[in-house]
Amino acid sequence: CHLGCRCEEQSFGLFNSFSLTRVDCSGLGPNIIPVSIPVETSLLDLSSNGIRSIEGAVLSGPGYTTLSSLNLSNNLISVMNGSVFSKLRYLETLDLSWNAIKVLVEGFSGLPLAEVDLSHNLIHEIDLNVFRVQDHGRPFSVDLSYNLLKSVTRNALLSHLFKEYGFLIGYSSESVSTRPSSIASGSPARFLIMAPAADRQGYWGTPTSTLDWCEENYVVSFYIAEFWNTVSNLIMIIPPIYGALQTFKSGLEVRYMLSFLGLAAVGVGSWCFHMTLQYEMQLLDELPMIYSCCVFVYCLYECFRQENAVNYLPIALLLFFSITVSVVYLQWKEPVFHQVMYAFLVAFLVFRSVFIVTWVYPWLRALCYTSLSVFLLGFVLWNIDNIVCDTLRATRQRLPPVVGAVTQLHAWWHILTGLGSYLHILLSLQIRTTYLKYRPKVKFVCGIWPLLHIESEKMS
Ligand SMILES: CCCCCCCC/C=C\CCCCCCCC(=O)N[C@@H](CO)[C@H](O)/C=C/CCCCCCCCCCCCC
Ligand SMILES: [Ca+2]
Ligand SMILES: [Zn+2]
Repeated sequence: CHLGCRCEEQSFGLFNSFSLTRVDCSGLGPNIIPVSIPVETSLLDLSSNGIRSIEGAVLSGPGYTTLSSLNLSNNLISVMNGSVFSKLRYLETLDLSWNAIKVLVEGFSGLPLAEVDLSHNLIHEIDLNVFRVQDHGRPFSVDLSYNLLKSVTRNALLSHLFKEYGFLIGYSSESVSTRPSSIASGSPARFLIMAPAADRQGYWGTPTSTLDWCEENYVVSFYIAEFWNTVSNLIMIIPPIYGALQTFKSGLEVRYMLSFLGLAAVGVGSWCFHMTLQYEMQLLDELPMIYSCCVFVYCLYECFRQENAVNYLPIALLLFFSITVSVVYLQWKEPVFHQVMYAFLVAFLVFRSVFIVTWVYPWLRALCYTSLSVFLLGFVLWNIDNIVCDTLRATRQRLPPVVGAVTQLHAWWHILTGLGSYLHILLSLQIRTTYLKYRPKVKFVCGIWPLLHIESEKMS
């Protein structure tokens, strides 16, 4: 028996005339291969070894010709070439689950396989020839659950397999006991087990929104479609309400109270949208983003004017902009249109605030650049969430639920843009109150949360 492995011989038949060996070489590290195994080995366990690849004639030698079961699960294999199994002429069960397989090159042609477990890998595409195994008259089952097969690929794959090879399709959530009964009825059946879609059905029904973010729907709660994307809105709701009350109490201009309330309204709309994924709620999230940003633009544009003066031209222009964007967006339900319009407003705020802290109040630079960097970091995460959603979803499958929640990057976007926007209102308020000769000061509640404190005495 190979050093470190555990070999167990079992005898069968009259006078124990027939023996088969089980070889357990799991948990020994990647240098375990190539491993020599006794002749007449029936089962070889190479799981949990950190093996990165299997190449060439590693799986050959006297013991391999009789092997009927090979376990390669829990390794780090990324590319799998089916031809490495070509010497295993009696291989019936092959476990390749929990690896990092992205591509399957060549199939297992000619092998008498009955069961191949390819679940929990990173397969996004599959060559149909993989399934051309030896027709031995017994059922053949392939488990492809928890991979990255896109629904388009998945559907094409299913219909093709069904037509060409008569595969029966099962889902990994179905109980294993349902398999034999489906098989029993006809001629040799082939089985393909696919992952259930990551999204589930829930209380608010099928999503009607034009956007459905990366977070898996109805996984945490039956009543909340995207749980983490929903609760993360609290940061956009509670602190701004407090800010609005404080602005009111300090007798500051109404536009700053409207800024805080606008941010809170976005938070409430966004809560409703992510909870339901319904189109009407999406509008409740996205349109207030435009309106509240217009209020921010007005505040920053008008920050060097007389107290309580109202300038109707910018108000009219911003109203015209808001109404046009709303009307166009209601007709042309293109999310990119909304995003570009919103980005225009944010760009104005960025340039104007950088201009003010560069040329007028340089001591406010720290607050300005903190707000800007927090907001932009949120934007970076928002993009990553959209671009590598498949990988994030696959990663979450491998992590415990609460740790997985940290990878909900759209929720981080809420937290960071919520904080960035809040800091922006504080900056805007501080610019304004400094200009009006109040004595503004940013204070930290419990040493963490920033608030603007206005002293009652005005400077002379
Ligand atoms: C100096 C710092 C500027 C800070 C500007 C703050 C402006 C804040 C205005 C309103 C608050 C909104 C807070 C964001 C809420 C997000 C809610 C949400 O997730 N909504 C989505 C639906 O769930 C919605 O579909 C998402 C839209 C995302 C649009 C992304 C566009 C980002 C554009 C950023 C461009 C930066 C440009 C910088 C140029 C120098
Ligand atoms: Ca989703
Ligand atoms: Zn959102």
